[in-house]
Amino acid sequence: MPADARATAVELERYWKTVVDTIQEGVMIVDTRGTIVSVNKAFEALTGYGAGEIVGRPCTTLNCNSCEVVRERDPCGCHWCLLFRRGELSRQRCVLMRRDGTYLHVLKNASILRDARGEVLGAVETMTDITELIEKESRIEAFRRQLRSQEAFHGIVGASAPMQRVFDMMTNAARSEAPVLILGESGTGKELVARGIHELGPRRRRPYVKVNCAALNEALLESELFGHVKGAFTGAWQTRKGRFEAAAGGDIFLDEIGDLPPSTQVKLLRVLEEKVIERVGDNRPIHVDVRIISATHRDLAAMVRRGEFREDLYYRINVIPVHVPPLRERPGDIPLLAETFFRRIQLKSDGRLEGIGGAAMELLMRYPWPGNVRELKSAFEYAAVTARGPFLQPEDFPPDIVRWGRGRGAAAAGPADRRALERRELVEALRRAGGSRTRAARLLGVSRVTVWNRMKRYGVSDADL
Ligand SMILES: Nc1ncnc2c1ncn2[C@@H]1O[C@H](COP(=O)(O)OP(=O)(O)OP(=O)(O)O)[C@@H](O)[C@H]1O
Repeated sequence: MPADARATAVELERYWKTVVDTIQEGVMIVDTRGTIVSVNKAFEALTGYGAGEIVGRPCTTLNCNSCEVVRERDPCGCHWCLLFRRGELSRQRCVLMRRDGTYLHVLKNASILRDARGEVLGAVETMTDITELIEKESRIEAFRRQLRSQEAFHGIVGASAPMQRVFDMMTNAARSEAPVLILGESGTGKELVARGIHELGPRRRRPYVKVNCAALNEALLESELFGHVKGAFTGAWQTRKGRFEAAAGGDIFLDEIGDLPPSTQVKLLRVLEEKVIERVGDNRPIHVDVRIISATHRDLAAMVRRGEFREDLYYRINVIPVHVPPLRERPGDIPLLAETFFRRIQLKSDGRLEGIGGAAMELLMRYPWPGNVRELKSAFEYAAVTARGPFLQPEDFPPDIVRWGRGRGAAAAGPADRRALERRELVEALRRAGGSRTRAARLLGVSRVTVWNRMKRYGVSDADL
């Protein structure tokens, strides 16, 4: 280092050393040639370089990806770094290389230093470690990506293995023309599944007509399904097409088929066997080309055994059964569904709501959800009204859920047991997946990032498998 540069360095050193050694940000001072003149303790900790070895070396040693330098240095040997031309740099994100070759994400501020006469002495740079922020951002981005792609299928949110099987079944059912029967408890999403099958199939550009078989009495239901002719019954002022005719070329979704009255069961059987309908009050057969998708939350097989549902019709409608599992059998989907419903209420909250608190999420994960996804969705609609703080708390959810949490929930496994259980499940899933994080994530019904995080949290490595 030339003598005049050394003198400058000593001068600068006196001003800042004591102060900057106490702060969290890394600080580095360079002279006009870009030679590092001084660094503080935080700089040493961040970069791994001791002051003794880095002082006197060029700042390019740090390999900063955002530094802009002029290729040809000025003859005077200065102003080769664009910072000296601009005067300062504010909140620049960049990546440096540590002494051990690993990368460090920092937020950099820089400014040139002048002496009393206005002569440029050098520059000072501060750097804040933003590795954690970058990791968080990438986790959020991964979460967003997954939500957009594989975790929602035709509007059906679910990444668990049971839901992936439902999605596979839907795809297969859509390719066939055979009748589909969707079975599952109330609120599990059967209606979404039916619509998804329609959207996936070759009839997607033709009508999709939904009829709720439980909503109408026998006479009205028959007229609704098959239509009627003028004068067929009191009040039948004119001839009206039924829903089967309206669905021509498309799909008809018969919801709550377990509630179909016996006489309508016979008529539906005829539609399936002969592909014809008769309007009420008329015996002329009308050909219909409609694929039937039906659904029920009832145990149809048991109803057949009890003689409440026709066996021949049961076999006709049940060519492709699709079972939609209750929410309690796929707890891995709860955080994903909760986030989805939370975002919906958040959009309407004028920025009032920021997230789901940890205790609330824990309660949602443990609650057995007898009303399935519908109940979870309504729980968020309820919380939207009652929430007091920006983060949802257990008390913000409906009283039944809160009471359950205080009662049985409190008696359930403690946090330590849960951690042990979660670790065991993780190791087991990774073993079954042959070490693949992606497959283990599918088995557990969580995202790949969550698998990584849990591996880190529980200290699980490939050696444990
Ligand atoms: N996997 C899911 N992803 C997103 N929303 C869902 C999901 N499952 C259900 N829902 C929502 O929950 C509510 C109930 O779903 P749906 O009506 O499809 O249930 P269902 O099984 O047909 O119930 P029911 O037997 O009572 O008719 C709807 O608002 C639906 O949008």
